[in-house]
Amino acid sequence: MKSEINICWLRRDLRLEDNAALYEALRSPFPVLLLFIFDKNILSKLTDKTDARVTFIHQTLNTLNSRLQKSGSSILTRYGSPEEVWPEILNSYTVKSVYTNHDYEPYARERDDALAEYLRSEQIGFHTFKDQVIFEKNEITKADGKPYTVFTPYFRQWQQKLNEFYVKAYPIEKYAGNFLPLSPQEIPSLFDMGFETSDLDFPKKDFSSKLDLYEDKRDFPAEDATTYLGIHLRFGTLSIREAARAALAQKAEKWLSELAWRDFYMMILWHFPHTVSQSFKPAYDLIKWRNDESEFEAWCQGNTGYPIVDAGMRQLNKTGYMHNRVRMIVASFLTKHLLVDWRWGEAYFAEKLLDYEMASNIGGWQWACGSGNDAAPYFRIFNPELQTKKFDPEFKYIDRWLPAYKQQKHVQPIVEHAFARERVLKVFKEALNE
Ligand SMILES: Cc1cc2nc3c(=O)[nH]c(=O)nc-3n(C[C@H](O)[C@H](O)[C@H](O)COP(=O)(O)OP(=O)(O)OC[C@H]3O[C@@H](n4cnc5c(N)ncnc54)[C@H](O)[C@@H]3O)c2cc1C
Repeated sequence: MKSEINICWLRRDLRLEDNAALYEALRSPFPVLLLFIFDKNILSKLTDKTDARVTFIHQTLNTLNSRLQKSGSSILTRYGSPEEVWPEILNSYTVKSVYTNHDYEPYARERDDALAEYLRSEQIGFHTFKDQVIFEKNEITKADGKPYTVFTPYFRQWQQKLNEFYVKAYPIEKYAGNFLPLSPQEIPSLFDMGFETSDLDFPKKDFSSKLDLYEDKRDFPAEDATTYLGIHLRFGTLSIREAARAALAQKAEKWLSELAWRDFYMMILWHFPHTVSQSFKPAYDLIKWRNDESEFEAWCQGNTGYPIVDAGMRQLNKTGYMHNRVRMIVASFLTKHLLVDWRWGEAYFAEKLLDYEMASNIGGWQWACGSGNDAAPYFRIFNPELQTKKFDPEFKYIDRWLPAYKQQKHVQPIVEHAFARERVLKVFKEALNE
């Protein structure tokens, strides 16, 4: 008879420390098999075959596998759609229960609902846990139980509720003896899955030295003053509780509030999944976007003639990262100066950002164009020149990413600021009936 086991299914929690589902699985009476599925439903949509995020996941799994092999276990990795892979797994093992962490994106919710039903029909337990946020879904609500849609009062409650309990690490080490003994398992190669290794550099996980000066310097893109943790929080190579513990220990309140923005947007996506494709404020879907393809292309390539915008887009294209202040400027420029639908920009960021996170990306884009939660009012239009004077006064960031500007070899602006400002005000006013 095959021995009875539990499975812990890793998705965006790729770590062996402080992981809620893994802890609960290991504490159970059955040995635990770790599973990761390279999901064809997701991978088939990626058009860039050198997508760095796939390389990042692949490298991380190899590291986890080597660590597990040292203690006689291994990670089982499959390439396929979950609907194909799960029946195959259940054929090969006698599974008592499946453990996994909550995922709040619409596709993930559907996938997990379908799996729950399938496992139920096979009389197999399915246990899910909060892991990727400090507070999820309905933990921070208004007095009437409805979700907050504005950040400031949400954050007030988030901060009040936060205590040691919510940031405590799950002590997995205590139960590490309960991994299923398993011969070394191979991880499918990137090539087998139709991908190639990316040559992008991935940010390191060291961040504590950044927290002291974060509040003062975070808005200046030439300073190396933010933590670059996005990718690690996205794929769970760092626990959000570890990040929050560091923020509390160092009294880095501003940085902590950025982690709360992340929770906020995940909560919004959970309650308002239609915001993936529709504006949070419905009137914004009446805007008559110009959607000029050649101007969009100029924006993508960093050829708008606005140096701060073009430097940002070049940083993104080259490194998979863009500074937050510049994300706000380029998003405002695309939606307001060029009147291109926020969904176009959102999709471009989704393709390029190493730290792409559906909830925060949609939240950020809708904020910038005015259609979202707690958004800047539509008549507040970032002036790229004034933003540069304030946040890159010595043109250090621009020189780094757009050297052609200093050499006076950069293109001329594709639209004049004052003209674009009047135009967007008129178009938005008409749509919003104001
Ligand atoms: C148009 C637009 C699109 C964005 N798209 C994404 C995205 O796809 N993925 C993403 O993680 N962030 C996104 N952001 C938010 C923010 O720009 C990035 O989180 C931040 O720049 C990442 O750099 P960092 O890791 O050095 O951040 P730090 O400033 O060091 O912050 C630490 C962490 O806090 C979280 N965080 C910080 N700011 C925000 C914020 N405003 N909203 C939500 N979470 C935040 C992130 O997880 C970040 O890694 C977007 C912002 C805008 C304006």
